[in-house]
Amino acid sequence: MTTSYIPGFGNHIATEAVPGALPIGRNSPQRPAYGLYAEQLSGTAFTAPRHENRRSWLYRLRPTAEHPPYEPYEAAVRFAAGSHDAPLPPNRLRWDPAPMTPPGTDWIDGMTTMLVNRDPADLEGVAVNVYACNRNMERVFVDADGELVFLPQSGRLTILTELGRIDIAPGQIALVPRGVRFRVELPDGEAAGYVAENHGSLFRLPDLGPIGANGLGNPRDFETPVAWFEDRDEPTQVVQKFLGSLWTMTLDHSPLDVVAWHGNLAPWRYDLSRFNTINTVSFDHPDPSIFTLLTSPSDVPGRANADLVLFPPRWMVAEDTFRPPWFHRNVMSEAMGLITGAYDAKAEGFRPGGLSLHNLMAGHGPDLASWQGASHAALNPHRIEGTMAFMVESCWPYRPTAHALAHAQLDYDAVWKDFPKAKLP
Ligand SMILES: O=C(O)Cc1cc(O)ccc1O
Ligand SMILES: [Fe+2]
Repeated sequence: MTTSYIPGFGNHIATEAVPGALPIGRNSPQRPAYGLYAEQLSGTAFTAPRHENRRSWLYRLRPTAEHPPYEPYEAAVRFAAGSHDAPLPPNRLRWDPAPMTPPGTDWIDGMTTMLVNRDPADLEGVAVNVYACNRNMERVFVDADGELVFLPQSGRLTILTELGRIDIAPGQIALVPRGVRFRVELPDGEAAGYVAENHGSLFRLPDLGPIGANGLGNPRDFETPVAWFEDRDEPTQVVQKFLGSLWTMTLDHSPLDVVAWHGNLAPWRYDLSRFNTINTVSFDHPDPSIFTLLTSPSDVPGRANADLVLFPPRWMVAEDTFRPPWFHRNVMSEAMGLITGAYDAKAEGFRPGGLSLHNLMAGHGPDLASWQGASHAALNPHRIEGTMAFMVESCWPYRPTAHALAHAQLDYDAVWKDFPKAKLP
């Protein structure tokens, strides 16, 4: 089945899967068409400034309110696992790609939470998860703790949400808003990748400042699916993440039953190859904020709760410049993943599907081999090909989960060993 998408970021959209399902001129008529139930889903406070206000109106076969109590969900022990509370060493950490999970693992049970900052109840912070799964979900998931950004690394995903169906492959990403129920299917039979969970203010396109009105992620390249629903009166398990733990209950129908909706809170997908990468054409390596696709601002101006930053294929032309990322210590904390290829600051050890953490003030930058190579490379125009790394940069230091701490590479520090000492005249 192919899906139609509507282009644009944060636009007000009106879409109906059955003609006449969407009320005209009002949100909540006394009797919506066909006996549908009107329901508002808000992504911001009712009173948020108009340009930030996000909500949608859903017209569904049954009201979401009709459900039995939730009970603890005991499986998926690595998903939503709380962070490690003991004092956290200030070490740099890196992880190999997670191994494929046992047969019969769906996306929920295949999720592993690696890094978390802030309590989801603070409505701040971000978590970085990895997933490895090999079975279509037969149940649905809903995250009350934040919006989810899917970054597939291998295997396509079909994300069937209350508001429409999204198909993505590695190289594309998708966002499902907080509170939107969905099911993940695996057209290739198995899949692995990353999911960033944003507890804070909604991801938006960054201001472009002197770049001007165009560039980086352009709004029309974000695609929102049209209304789609299933009319299925069969027991359907719902798993919910709420305040950092998992809960479940079973409905007697599929909750993916939204026949029509309108509003500006909706899932979308984006093809990373559409990113209009901007960089120096003179000298020096710009701060990586130049590569920001999406930002979730914090309450401090200019300091992101979370930035989603891309490192796409691009030309390197800087003159008399050390071209890869420089050595640095950062007040922001940096989680990085690799979708494909190699990353220009790490010669080896950072593999597609792997993850790294350079927390608040951790000294990091090029490893020895990358530093040696780039310090002596001929500075011809050079195209970095076939790569896609990303960073989830946050003003809140990350705490790895106990699982993540137990599975980090053993000697990551060694990549910065044996740099020759500078020689003074
Ligand atoms: O540490 C990293 O590799 C991420 C990063 C990339 C870059 O180009 C500049 C700074 C930075 O933190
Ligand atoms: Fe960095």
